[in-house]
Order: sequence, then structure tokens, then C-alpha cells
Amino acid sequence: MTKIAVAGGGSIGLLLAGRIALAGKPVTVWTRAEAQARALAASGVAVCGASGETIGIAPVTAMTLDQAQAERDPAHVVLLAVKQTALSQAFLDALRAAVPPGAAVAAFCNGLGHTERLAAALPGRHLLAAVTTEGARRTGPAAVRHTGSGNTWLGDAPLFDGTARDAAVPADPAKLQIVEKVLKEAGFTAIVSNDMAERMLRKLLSNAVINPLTALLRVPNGQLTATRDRLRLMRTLFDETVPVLRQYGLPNDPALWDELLDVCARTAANRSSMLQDVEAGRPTEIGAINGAVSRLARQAGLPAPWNGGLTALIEAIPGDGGDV
Ligand SMILES: NC(=O)C1=CN([C@@H]2O[C@H](COP(=O)(O)OP(=O)(O)OC[C@H]3O[C@@H](n4cnc5c(N)ncnc54)[C@H](OP(=O)(O)O)[C@@H]3O)[C@@H](O)[C@H]2O)C=CC1
Ligand SMILES: CC(C)(CO)C(=O)C(=O)O
Repeated sequence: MTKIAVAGGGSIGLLLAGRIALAGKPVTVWTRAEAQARALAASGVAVCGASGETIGIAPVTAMTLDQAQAERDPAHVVLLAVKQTALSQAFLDALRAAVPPGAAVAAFCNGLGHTERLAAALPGRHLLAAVTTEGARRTGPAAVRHTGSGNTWLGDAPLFDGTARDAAVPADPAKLQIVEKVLKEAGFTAIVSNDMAERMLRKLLSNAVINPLTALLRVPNGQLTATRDRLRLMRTLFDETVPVLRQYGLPNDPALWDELLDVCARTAANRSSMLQDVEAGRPTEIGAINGAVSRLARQAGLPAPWNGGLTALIEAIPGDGGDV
């Protein structure tokens, strides 16, 4: 039987682990803190729906990532559900020690930069990129709310920083199929994509416009479109970001602006992940989002002053302390 581990017991990690376990598959959560591993092992993951109704209590095995390194029977499939800010050298070293060569690692991080770092840190492992529009919020050490259903795309992990367009770590089709099957059996809409660069760039575009503006203006996503001034800010950032991302595989799609407005409408009540990080005094993923757009713009010789300025502003908020 495929041995499945989820690295990171946060919002997406608990949603993945909870749903997989509720579908009857054994799953192990690798946490940062020992206290969370104990809580998860004792009570399982309480999975709730969008309005807080209990869907089920999912039994899981749990241990810290450090403890996972000593496992005699290591995982074959690892779903990586940490933020880009967690990808320190120490974390990457620990992950390499916990994941044996030949195992598949599907990275669910938003933003860019993780695929390059993971590919370098995990030689001999099968790296996959995953982009999800599922919404999740951890409500306790062993509890998660599934705040919105979406799609999850899986495929070759594209490389952007310092590379020409179309560079990617080719996925082993057999590993891809295994991860797709695990997600589908857990009830997720999993789609194998042969253009993960496009998927990552579409998601990056939403995050690059919505996240920094909501974090600075301290408004939920739906409030961004509520005034002309905010819409103008969104449009300015969008107009600067699209030409940069088009250099790396974002299609010339006239529907992109409407799609962005649609994300704001569908997630109107959400506080973006960056706003939540700022409010909690945690480091944000700004370096992997607008910081990444700035880097790509420099690489392509295009201007991106708004992305650079917003990166500097968010990094200057007490608590952020820079990024990976
Ligand atoms: N939440 C969502 O709805 C969505 C999130 N995403 C993306 O998915 C990624 C994960 O997001 P999300 O789940 O929301 O983030 P969270 O902050 O909720 O969870 C991240 C988890 O990573 C854990 N972690 C950090 N460092 C380590 C470590 N050294 N060892 C083990 N675990 C560690 C954290 O542990 P601890 O709590 O102990 O610090 C935390 O539980 C992000 O890139 C995000 O942008 C994508 C789509 C939707
Ligand atoms: C799409 C969006 C903006 C939804 O809140 C998101 O992915 C985030 O908050 O990081």
C-alpha cells in the first residue's frame, strides 16, 4: 500500500490529511511542533465544512518532521503543505532526510521559487507541482475548516528563476498517477496538467494583486472591488504584472481581469493569507509572490515598480522580517 505523508499540519495540510484519512487511507502528518503531533495522534483531525458543520473526525498518525527522519518505513508520497517562508535550509535538509530517493513530493505552495529550491534539495525524488483553489483554514491544532471547494492541478514542476521559459522537472507519469489517485479518492477534483507553468502563473497573478493590497488596506477580498480607488490600484498592479508573467507562459487571455474580479467575488468574505499573516505578526509569502514578479521582471528586462514597492512595504511591516 502507498504510504502517504503530509508535511505541514496547517490549513491545507490538515485538509489534505483529513480528507485522505476520511476516505479510509492511512496518512501521517509531519508537524513542526511535537505538541501538535501529540494532539493529532490523540484526537485525529476534525474536518468541518464551510459553515462549521462537522464532516468527520479523521484518524491520522502524526510525528514531527525531525522524528520522520528516523522512520524505518518511509513515505512513498509526500504532500508538501508548508508556506514558502518555511523553506529554510534546515527544513530542506530535514525533508531530504525524511523522504527517500524514489518517493514523490507534490508541492502545494503558492507563489514561485519553491520548485527551484526543492528540485535542488531533493535529488532523486520525484518532484511534482500542485496548484489548488481549495480553501482551508486551520481552526485548532487538530481541526480544519474546508472554506471553499476548488480544483487541484498536478504536473511537472516548472522552473522560473534564472531559467529560460519551458524549463521543468519532468514528472514520472506513474508517480503523477499515484498522487492523482490519492487526491481523487479523497474527494478532491484532481486534474493532471501538461502546463503547470500556466496554472502557477494564473494563481500567482491573483495572489500578486489581491494579497498585498488586502494586507496593506486590511480589507477582506470582496472589499477590494468596492471603491473606484481600490479598483484603480488593482488594475495598475494587474497591468504591470501581466506582461511580466506573459514572458514565462501566462497566456494572452482577455478574460484574466474578469477572472481576477471573480476570485474577489467568490472569496469576498475571506481575509487573504497575506492579511492573516500580517495580522498574526507572521512572515508573509510576499517574496515568493510580488518579490518573484519583480525578479522575473528584472530577468526579462521589464519594469515592475509596483511589485517591487509593495514587496518592500510588506517586508517593512513589523513581524514580516523578510522572506526566503
Ligand atoms: N489555506 C489555503 O486555503 C490555501 C493555501 N495555499 C498555499 O499552501 C501553502 C500552505 O498554506 P497554509 O496551509 O494556508 O499555511 P499554514 O500557515 O496554515 O500552514 C503551514 C504549516 O507549515 C508548518 N511548518 C512550518 N515550518 C515547518 C517545519 N519546519 N516542519 C514541519 N512543518 C512546518 C506550520 O507549522 P506551525 O503551525 O507549527 O508553524 C504550519 O502548520 C502556502 O504556500 C499557501 O499559499 C494554496 C491554496 C489555498
Ligand atoms: C486567492 C486568494 C487571494 C484567496 O484568499 C488566496 O489564494 C490567498 O488568500 O492567498
